[in-house]
Amino acid sequence: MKDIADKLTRWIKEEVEKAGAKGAVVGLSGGIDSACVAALCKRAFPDSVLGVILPCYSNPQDAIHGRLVAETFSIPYEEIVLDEPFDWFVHRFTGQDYDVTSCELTIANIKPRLRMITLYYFAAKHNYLVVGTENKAERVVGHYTKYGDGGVDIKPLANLLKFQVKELAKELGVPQCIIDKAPSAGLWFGHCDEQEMGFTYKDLDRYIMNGDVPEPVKKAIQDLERKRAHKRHMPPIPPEF
Ligand SMILES: Nc1ncnc2c1ncn2[C@@H]1O[C@H](COP(=O)(O)OP(=O)(O)OC[C@H]2O[C@@H]([n+]3cccc(C(=O)O)c3)[C@H](O)[C@@H]2O)[C@@H](O)[C@H]1O
Ligand SMILES: Nc1ncnc2c1ncn2[C@@H]1O[C@H](COP(=O)(O)OP(=O)(O)OP(=O)(O)O)[C@@H](O)[C@H]1O
Repeated sequence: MKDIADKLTRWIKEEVEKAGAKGAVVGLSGGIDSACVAALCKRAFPDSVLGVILPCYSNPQDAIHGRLVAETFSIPYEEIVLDEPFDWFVHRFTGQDYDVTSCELTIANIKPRLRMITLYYFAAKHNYLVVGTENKAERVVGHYTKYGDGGVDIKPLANLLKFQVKELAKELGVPQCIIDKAPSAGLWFGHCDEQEMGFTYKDLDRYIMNGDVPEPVKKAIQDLERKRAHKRHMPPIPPEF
């Protein structure tokens, strides 16, 4: 994994410089993916990385872990609570207050989209790129919000399976409590990726590597892969008529 960490560090540096930018902005969710990306960005740009912690009706533990990542890797960070703008949208769209027990995606997906707006503000302010955290497992089944956490400039983890992200996290020195957490997009209270998807990351990794998973799991993965294929492409445009 040391080799991969070095290669990804160089790749980030090259991509950012190619874009004429000076550094990186990373949303710090307190999860393993953003912890790895933050650590890699710090290696690539020791003096020009910004972490941004953006709670939006989030579990307070997430911000604690986000700060832990920033402190572990000596990354300066901003913290902006998004509850208020989120409330505005929910009230305007539904005429009601936010129901914190709701897992309705039409509403929950507003959260990552508000984060995207915030990250792009800081990117433009500092001439940095927004560095995304999507890994290969999430990419295959589109487990991210289109133009939310999927709305980023570069995605250094996009070719790593979930188990490889774990190995990378160990190599980079990500705190163990973050490595051990259950993967969660944190879109609602108690949100658990594996529960929502209906299969485990272990099976998803195995499916991508060699297809060797039980038939019902394969079907569930392939259904999502098909349904969310649009997220892996640019928006279709018509030919010049
Ligand atoms: N065929 C098609 N061609 C072009 N566009 C198509 C389309 N079908 C839907 N769409 C568009 O896509 C939209 C649906 O996609 P989207 O808005 O993303 O929504 P959707 O995929 O329904 O939900 C987002 C998923 O990502 C998960 N997530 C979110 C954030 C972070 C993480 C994480 O773990 O890191 C995971 C979340 O738990 C949920 O399962 C539709 O409303 C429509 O606008
Ligand atoms: N509260 C938050 N503050 C800042 N950024 C966030 C927050 N929640 C999510 N994000 C951004 O959106 C990305 C996707 O969210 P998600 O929670 O799935 O990833 P993660 O927590 O890094 O890893 P995992 O999938 O292992 O939980 C994060 O990596 C991060 O960049």
